[in-house]
Amino acid sequence: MKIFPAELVKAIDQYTIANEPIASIDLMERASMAVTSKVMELYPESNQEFSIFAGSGNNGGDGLAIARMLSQQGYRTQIYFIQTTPSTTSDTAINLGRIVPSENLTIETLKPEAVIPYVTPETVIIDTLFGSGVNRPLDAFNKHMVEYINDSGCTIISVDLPSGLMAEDNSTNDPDAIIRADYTITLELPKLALLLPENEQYVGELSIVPIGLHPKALEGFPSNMHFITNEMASKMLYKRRKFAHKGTFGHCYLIAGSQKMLGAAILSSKACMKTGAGLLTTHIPAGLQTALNIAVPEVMIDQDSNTECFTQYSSITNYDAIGVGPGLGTNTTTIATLAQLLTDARRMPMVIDADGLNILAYNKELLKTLPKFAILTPHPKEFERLAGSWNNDIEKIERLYQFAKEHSAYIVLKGAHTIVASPDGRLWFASVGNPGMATAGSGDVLTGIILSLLGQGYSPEEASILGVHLHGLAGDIAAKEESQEALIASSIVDSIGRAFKFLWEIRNL
Ligand SMILES: NC(=O)C1=CN([C@@H]2O[C@H](COP(=O)(O)OP(=O)(O)OC[C@H]3O[C@@H](n4cnc5c(N)ncnc54)[C@H](OP(=O)(O)O)[C@@H]3O)[C@@H](O)[C@H]2O)[C@@H](O)CC1
Ligand SMILES: Nc1ncnc2c1ncn2[C@@H]1O[C@H](COP(=O)(O)OP(=O)(O)O)[C@@H](O)[C@H]1O
Ligand SMILES: [K+]
Repeated sequence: MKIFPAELVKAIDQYTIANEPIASIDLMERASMAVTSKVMELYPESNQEFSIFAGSGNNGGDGLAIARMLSQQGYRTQIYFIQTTPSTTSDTAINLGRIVPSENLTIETLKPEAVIPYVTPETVIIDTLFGSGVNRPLDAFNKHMVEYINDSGCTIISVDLPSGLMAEDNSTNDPDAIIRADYTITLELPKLALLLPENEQYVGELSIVPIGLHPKALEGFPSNMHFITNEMASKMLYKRRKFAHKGTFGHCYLIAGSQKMLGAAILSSKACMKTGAGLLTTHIPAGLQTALNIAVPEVMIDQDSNTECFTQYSSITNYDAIGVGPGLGTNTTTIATLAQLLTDARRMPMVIDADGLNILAYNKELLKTLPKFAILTPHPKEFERLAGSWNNDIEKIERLYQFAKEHSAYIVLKGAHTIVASPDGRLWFASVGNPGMATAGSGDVLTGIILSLLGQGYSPEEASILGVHLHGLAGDIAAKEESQEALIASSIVDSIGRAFKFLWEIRNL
């Protein structure tokens, strides 16, 4: 699924109207029906009351149609139609004409000088003041309206976008002139701004509802930004051949753990095996082998001569992929050994995480020796150490593009909606995962998953995208079973199998 700028969303909308073909008013009706279904899923009890704030653009047209549909389903619905812009769009005017006031449905038009009516906190507000047509901070009256809605104490559902939020760059926006929604129900396509951490306060819980935009337009219109879907990830899966043997699925080499952080090596190793690697050798400091072997009996062990940290390694020629970093420490001998490894492994698939990244950040000359298409998996703080700070999320994305290009590397910037950046300027945003995964060791699990995929012959691009998706899916399955609170990194490992099964079911549909 691609992420398009607002102008292209409009063009796709027009293409659908011309080529399905469908009248634009009918497309609006279909979109409104999809949103209404989602709202009814959130509020199945028909004694819930709704107040719909509708602007005079097409987002407001959606709002009027949604109001009509909710009232027909038995919900008491009050419309406040805001007339600030001189012209009401034609589809919005048609929907205005379709409003027949009844016991369940009332409408009041508000002009700029109007006093905004009181809405009781039990009412759910549906925000359709503005959608993707906003290209500047809202004017004074609309800002006043937004502040009133934000202060109402009501649950707020925004349609398409929280009103006032621009679809991409909000660095010059007025933060007080944007709706702070509890839920955002967006139409068919995720918009960039909805996926950025700095907009969390406005977007709330995001859902995407299909409205039947034309598949040819969705496929044909260009974009370098993508949203990773189950379908996309499931298509990437390699089928295991009948006559395969363990050598077929790669021999991975994981360099992880130190005296104080053996757990990182255990979690990465387990995740690597559970993701399907044929063989895994894990390099750990001397003296820790029993603990590792008890935790993961499937793993082979390569011991360092040092009991504290990573100071040497055996020949790497037998391995298909290398993972380095989780729990490694940043001892000076470790730095020198990693520098040597990078030079030795120039042509090998590699994933670098955690202290591996910190070592690169504090010894930037090492970045020049990264193996081509190495995968780096920083969390935002680690990425900041590597690439410098940013003032807003749009700048952060710019930094990501540049860094991936400059170092011919895949960067997996972790967080909610983890972003994978490729060296040729494409980005993929994660669609799965949950805050329960913000727990110690969860990144180590991702490293193990990506290493395993690299070892099995997945390209760095596939390993990054599929790895992020499997990790997020496993986290969601674990959270559903045990709650987000009780989810620990081991729960993610335990759910990798079910994540695979889920993707195979989709693939075989
Ligand atoms: N894409 C799809 O597939 C489908 C999309 N649909 C829906 O259409 C929505 C987009 O509709 P839209 O283009 O009419 O834009 P919307 O945001 O409602 O209003 C724009 C109006 O606001 C005005 N305005 C702008 N900024 C302002 C400001 N700062 N302060 C004050 N005014 C400002 C602007 O004025 P102008 O900039 O022209 O001066 C214009 O008059 C989309 O989000 C979705 O809900 C569905 O119905 C069907 C399928
Ligand atoms: N709020 C969140 N929503 C979704 N995923 C999250 C969230 N917070 C963290 N994660 C995921 O959990 C992992 C955390 O990795 P990291 O910060 O390296 O943890 P650690 O160093 O403890 O292993 C990443 O894959 C990240 O995407
Ligand atoms: K809106």
